[in-house]
Amino acid sequence: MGSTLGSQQVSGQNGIVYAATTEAAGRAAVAAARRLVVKIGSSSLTTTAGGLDRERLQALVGTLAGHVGHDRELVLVSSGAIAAGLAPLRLPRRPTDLASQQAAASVGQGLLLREYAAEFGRHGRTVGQVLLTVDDVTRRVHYRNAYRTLRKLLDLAVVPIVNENDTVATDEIRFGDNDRLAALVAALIHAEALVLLTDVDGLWTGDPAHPASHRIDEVRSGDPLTGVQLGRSGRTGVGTGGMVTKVEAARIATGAGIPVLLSSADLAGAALEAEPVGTLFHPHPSRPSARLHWLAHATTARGRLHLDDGAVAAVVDRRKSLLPAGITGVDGGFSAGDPVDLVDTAGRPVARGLVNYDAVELPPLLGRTTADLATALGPEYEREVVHRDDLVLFTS
Ligand SMILES: Nc1ncnc2c1ncn2[C@@H]1O[C@H](COP(=O)(O)OP(=O)(O)O)[C@@H](O)[C@H]1O
Ligand SMILES: N[C@@H](CCC(=O)OP(=O)(O)O)C(=O)O
Repeated sequence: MGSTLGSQQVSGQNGIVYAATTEAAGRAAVAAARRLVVKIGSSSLTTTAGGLDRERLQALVGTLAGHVGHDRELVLVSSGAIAAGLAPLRLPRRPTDLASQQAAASVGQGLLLREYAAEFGRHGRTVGQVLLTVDDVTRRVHYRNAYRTLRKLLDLAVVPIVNENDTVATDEIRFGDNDRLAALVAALIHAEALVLLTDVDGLWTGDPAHPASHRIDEVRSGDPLTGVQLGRSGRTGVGTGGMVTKVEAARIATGAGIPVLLSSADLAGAALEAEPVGTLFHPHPSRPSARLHWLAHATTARGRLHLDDGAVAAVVDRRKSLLPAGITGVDGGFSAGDPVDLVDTAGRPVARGLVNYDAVELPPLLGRTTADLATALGPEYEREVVHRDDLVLFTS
């Protein structure tokens, strides 16, 4: 392949070719993306007095509407439902209990959508509301469903406005912030870029209010960000997660080969014109398959398999399938096909995989060779507990 946008081509582990870009080329790739996910945080949609900031929402939609058209698809992941519900419910600040947050989101989400529908409508665009739960992007059947819905909306030239379905999410199963959700949606729809918009222009070396801090222009994949202080939410008090969840989202998206630009909502236009604003996160040069990316980042383990040292070496060093002989214990109530974590003798997760047995089937099989099991129980017991193709390693 020839070089594009000043990029240098490199070959990934799976033989897939990726572009290792310069910063300028990476920014140009974001600006040229034909399928784009933009995420806007609550902090950028709220007035200092609380409540929805219509002017900022209008400015954002004006910018985005100018960047969506026949050659570009846009999915907007928008937070702000809880913040928008505060004023109508006369709540002075974001509540901390789940039930009140859900009530605020229930009131605010409708108001938020009404604004988006009106504003995008003024620019001749139709919007569709898509409320997702963790399960919708983590369980494979739901995941296909979510993909189909988003794909159909994009085919119909609709701008999907995505948010977490806060009213049904529980504390245990909840994203809370929308950063990770945006990254998973970007991977789900095979976006060519993810733009995270917040109330500060990019990732800084520390609290942006501190005079010694400065903006980081670009982050290469695998960069440990040593010395960077990732703080929690900003001054508005309505955001969730702060920089921690944004950097995590950037890692998820770049791990799927998607470049990420983190900037402020006020600079959305500049960011989409490849101007040197915000922080560019370069995509990982050797991304796993979409399926393994999903397994690593979008699943919640439904149980744990405890491995002896030999099994850890076989799975991690020699990339072998996991057999019953190397398993010493089982936790959880999973079913065949569920994601489970493979843990070493110290209990540290070393890999995640899709298990081929129900949890209740495994105890009598542990420590036994597949040949022994096939003779004693029948040929169907010769199968691996986790096949190597269904395994993704956690790098330490
Ligand atoms: N290293 C850092 N670089 C930039 N911003 C940071 C950093 N550490 C903490 N922050 C804070 O993170 C805030 C953005 O996160 P958050 O409030 O959750 O926004 P959003 O509502 O857009 O998701 C910023 O206002 C900033 O004060
Ligand atoms: N789903 C929630 C998102 C909560 C939130 O604060 O997210 P964010 O501002 O992206 O950190 C809402 O719409 O209020």
